[in-house]
Amino acid sequence: MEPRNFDGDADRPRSAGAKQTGRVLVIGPYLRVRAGGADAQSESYVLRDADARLDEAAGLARAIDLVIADAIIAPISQIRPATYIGKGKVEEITGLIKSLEVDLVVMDCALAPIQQRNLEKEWNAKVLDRTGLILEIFGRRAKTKEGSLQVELAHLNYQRSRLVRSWTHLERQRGGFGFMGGPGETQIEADRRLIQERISKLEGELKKVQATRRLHRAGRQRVPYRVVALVGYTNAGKSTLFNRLTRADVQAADMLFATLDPTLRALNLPHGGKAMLSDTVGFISNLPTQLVAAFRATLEEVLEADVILHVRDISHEDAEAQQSDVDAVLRQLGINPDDSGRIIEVWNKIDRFDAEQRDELLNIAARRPEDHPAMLVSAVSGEGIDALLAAIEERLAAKRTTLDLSIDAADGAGISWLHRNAEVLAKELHDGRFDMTVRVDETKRDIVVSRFDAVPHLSA
Ligand SMILES: Nc1nc2c(ncn2[C@@H]2O[C@H](COP(=O)(O)OP(=O)(O)OP(=O)(O)O)[C@@H](O)[C@H]2O)c(=O)[nH]1
Repeated sequence: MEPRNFDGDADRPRSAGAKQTGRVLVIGPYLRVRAGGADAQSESYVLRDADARLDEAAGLARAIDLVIADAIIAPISQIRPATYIGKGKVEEITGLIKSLEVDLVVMDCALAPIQQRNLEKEWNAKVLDRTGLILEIFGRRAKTKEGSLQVELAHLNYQRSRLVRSWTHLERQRGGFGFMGGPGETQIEADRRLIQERISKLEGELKKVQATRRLHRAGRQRVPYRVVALVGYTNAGKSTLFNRLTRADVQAADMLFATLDPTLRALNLPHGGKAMLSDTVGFISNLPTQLVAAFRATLEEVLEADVILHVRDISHEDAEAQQSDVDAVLRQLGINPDDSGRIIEVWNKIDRFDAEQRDELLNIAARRPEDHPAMLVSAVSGEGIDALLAAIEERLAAKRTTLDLSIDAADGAGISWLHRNAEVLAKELHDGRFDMTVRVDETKRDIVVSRFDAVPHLSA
């Protein structure tokens, strides 16, 4: 066991308003991995050293205002079926739990239900595994009705699978000892039925909420807004960039998962065009597949986005591993992370580098293929934001047509239609007529051509 003094969090005053829900001991029961080995979790985990993994787990615990009494790494060489970690470690931790007076233990791994129960019994404390912790975080961060419903549904599905698995386990054990039935059986069945009823009810409610959402989206599609979506590892700076780009006062907190549900705002492009910018849930490593599935609908804006900004905290020591985690989640959602026509990499937090390091970063960025640029920005200082907006505009323009037309200056209705439905790139008054250059979606091209006799724009 390697105790680590975890930045004195237990004694530090928490930020005003933060609710203290309990003292927690965070345990990283990490398998000793030989080079090239895998610890049965996600591959990228092998890239991370145990300290960084433990820090991340502690960060997740802090995200729901838990007071971290201590965080320790418990290296293991094999997973024990009964308690995940070995007997000696279980006992050592029992002592630690008593001396630290904690009532919750976070195990940064996926525990089988029986392991969770055995540990809770041994330690006389509640035990949360990684999925349980993530579900707690999602639950607290859900802002919309849809988000809350999805979290509750994911939670119930998680519980149901645990009941089913533990039930199978008990049955096998009983069979082995020659017992039939026994106490607990009816309770489990009753629990399962209750959970199933609640799941069906929630699914019904969710369908209704999603239908409303689809209506809203259909409404938005009638205006020529394209969607730009922000994705990125949790804490990469998405909300801060979202605010910077839209100048909206949306909550940005130094917390994981400050945003769960997509938030949409208008994004003003340099030449007067508009797009919708959507902020999404922060991705994290090892996001259980069942959760990705549960949040697919919440991530619909990302699926449909014309341009996806992949925001990266380039100052983070795990920046590379975080990138592969985000790419993996994108793939799970059916998005090709190498689609350079759609994805722009945004290297955020460059204000954290000195001049020399920035030059080095610029060099690395300059060596990237031309169609795969990286935009260097600081969402906090605003540096690089104009260039980023120009890159977004250019990427969106690639999917649009530019047309020239001439319109009577007295045709107020026609001019206002053009302003609503097209991006007006140039407008000059000549002899009572406006000569205009406009950019429109492919879907609007034919209307503009027939209504205004527009012709394809000939660039100089
Ligand atoms: N120095 C520096 N800090 C930044 C920058 N952008 C964001 N931050 C900080 O990084 C932390 C996380 O920022 P958020 O915008 O909440 O991150 P997020 O990606 O939305 O996080 P989730 O909601 O958890 O996914 C906050 O403390 C921000 O102030 C930046 O450009 N420079």
